[in-house]
Amino acid sequence: MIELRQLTKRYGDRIAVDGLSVRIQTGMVTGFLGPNGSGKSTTMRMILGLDAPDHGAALIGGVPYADLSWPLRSVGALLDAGAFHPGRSGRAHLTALAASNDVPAPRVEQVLRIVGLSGVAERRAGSYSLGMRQRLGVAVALLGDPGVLLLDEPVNGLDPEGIRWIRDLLRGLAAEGRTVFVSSHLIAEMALTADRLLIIGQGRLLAETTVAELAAGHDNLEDAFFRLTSQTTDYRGTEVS
Ligand SMILES: Nc1ncnc2c1ncn2[C@@H]1O[C@H](COP(=O)(O)OP(=O)(O)OP(=O)(O)O)[C@@H](O)[C@H]1O
Repeated sequence: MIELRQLTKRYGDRIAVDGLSVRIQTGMVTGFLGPNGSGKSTTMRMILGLDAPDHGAALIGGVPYADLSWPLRSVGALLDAGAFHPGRSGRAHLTALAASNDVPAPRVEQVLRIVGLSGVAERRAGSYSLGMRQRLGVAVALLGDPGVLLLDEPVNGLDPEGIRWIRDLLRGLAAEGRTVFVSSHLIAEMALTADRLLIIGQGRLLAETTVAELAAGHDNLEDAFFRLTSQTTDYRGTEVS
């Protein structure tokens, strides 16, 4: 389980995450939704100890990320799919990470199979398509067989087959009893993937809900989402007549 306690982050006079308190439960996919700039990535970075909160805490299984003995074996994360050495093969990248995190070597072949990259594992990762890079990023997240998975916009840039693959994978991982926390600004995609939704705007929690609860009383899910977040969007175009 992930617990956020009054999590707060400022950049200068701008508040990116504003007193976020919530529990992200095991055994389900929790969708983290909000408009651009609403604080999703900053929240995920704080959970992973990559940014320090100004106030409050983010705990994984009761402890901050920095206190985990083998982080990769507790939490798997996909933040930036391009974060690997372009000259190394996919297999070499995973093998190096496995060795430095005390993960048994055979796990590399397992995760390559799970993400469907076994056939291209010897190719330079720099030559991978966006979808293949995303799959390699997921392989890294799964390498330590962690109980908690964090994915920031994992379907960005993927084709429909890739999107369906990620969706089925996340649902399967949650069904195995893991905590799956996935951010998106696409309500329609989250409606197909997430059991629960956390919706934020300007760093604040706007709703902790389910797809059915959110949609109730509205013509469609998109309208419900826009109504909830409309006061918190920073940039909005004007209509063209
Ligand atoms: N390193 C930084 N320095 C200054 N401001 C930042 C920094 N990182 C984020 N911000 C600001 O904090 C706010 C939240 O940004 P964040 O990237 O967390 O939002 P997001 O919901 O992930 O957005 P998106 O959907 O566009 O990725 C924004 O106003 C952003 O400009």
